[in-house]
Amino acid sequence: MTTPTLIPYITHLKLGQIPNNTNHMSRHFALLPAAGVGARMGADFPKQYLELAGRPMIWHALRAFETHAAISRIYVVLSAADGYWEGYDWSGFAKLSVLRCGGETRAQSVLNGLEAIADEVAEQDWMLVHDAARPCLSRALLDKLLEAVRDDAVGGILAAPVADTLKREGHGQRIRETVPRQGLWGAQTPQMFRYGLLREALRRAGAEVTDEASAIEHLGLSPLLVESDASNLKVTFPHDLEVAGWWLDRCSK
Ligand SMILES: Nc1ccn([C@@H]2O[C@H](COP(=O)(O)OP(=O)(O)OP(=O)(O)O)[C@@H](O)[C@H]2O)c(=O)n1
Ligand SMILES: C[C@](O)(CO)[C@H](O)COP(=O)(O)O
Repeated sequence: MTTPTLIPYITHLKLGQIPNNTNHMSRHFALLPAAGVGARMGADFPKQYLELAGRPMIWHALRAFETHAAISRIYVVLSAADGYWEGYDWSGFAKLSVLRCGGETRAQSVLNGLEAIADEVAEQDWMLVHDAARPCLSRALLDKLLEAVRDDAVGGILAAPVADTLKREGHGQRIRETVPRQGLWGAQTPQMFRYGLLREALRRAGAEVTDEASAIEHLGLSPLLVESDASNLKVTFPHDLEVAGWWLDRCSK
């Protein structure tokens, strides 16, 4: 059911109007979907628990938000069947709340998490949704997103302009066509939207959208692209883990 106050809000946004009082003391919350199984990684257990620089991979993404003063709380969405989380010491994370409401898809996990915190977050508070599989999020990139989106009426995402020439596959893994890359960006996370708008967008979009911005776009809105870089990679395939380790080592120097 659409929150009545949201319909005029969305209409305003579509007209390019920024409703007033949207930035009064809005807090910032992180939500990390971490209920995946890591099938493409091919490990014996979910990739968010693979060791990276001496810690479970998810530790690094959580740390980026725990150490940032602008973030009020961190919600991590786990599978109800996750038997790994309890095996680690999370006592160093004062802001952390665990939500065992993961869904069949990433979008469902995020929406389940948003529904679960409805009594703790206000409609106009900012949600920063970040993949647990992006362990190298730097303070500089997080600051850049927070600053760029802070007064934005819609919200925005970290993303990187596509550098490679893109090919669409045809039959037998052969090239069917080249896809023009002008104006193409690779979406990353965090993706930063106001709680009420994001929850409504995901309720309407269904479980198959692959990022939060897609759901916002389905409302007819255009999130801001905030330029990121290759350091904010998503650990998806086995070789990505070594690359992530290199970035973490480089950034720790
Ligand atoms: N049902 C799901 C699927 C994914 N995720 C989370 O969404 C993030 C990005 O998803 P992805 O990289 O695809 O992780 P997996 O789904 O685990 O990987 P795969 O698709 O290879 O199984 C990850 O932190 C993952 O844990 C989630 O919370 N719930
Ligand atoms: C959200 C995301 O990281 C943006 O690129 C991506 O869509 C996640 O996709 P996945 O297949 O769930 O990893």
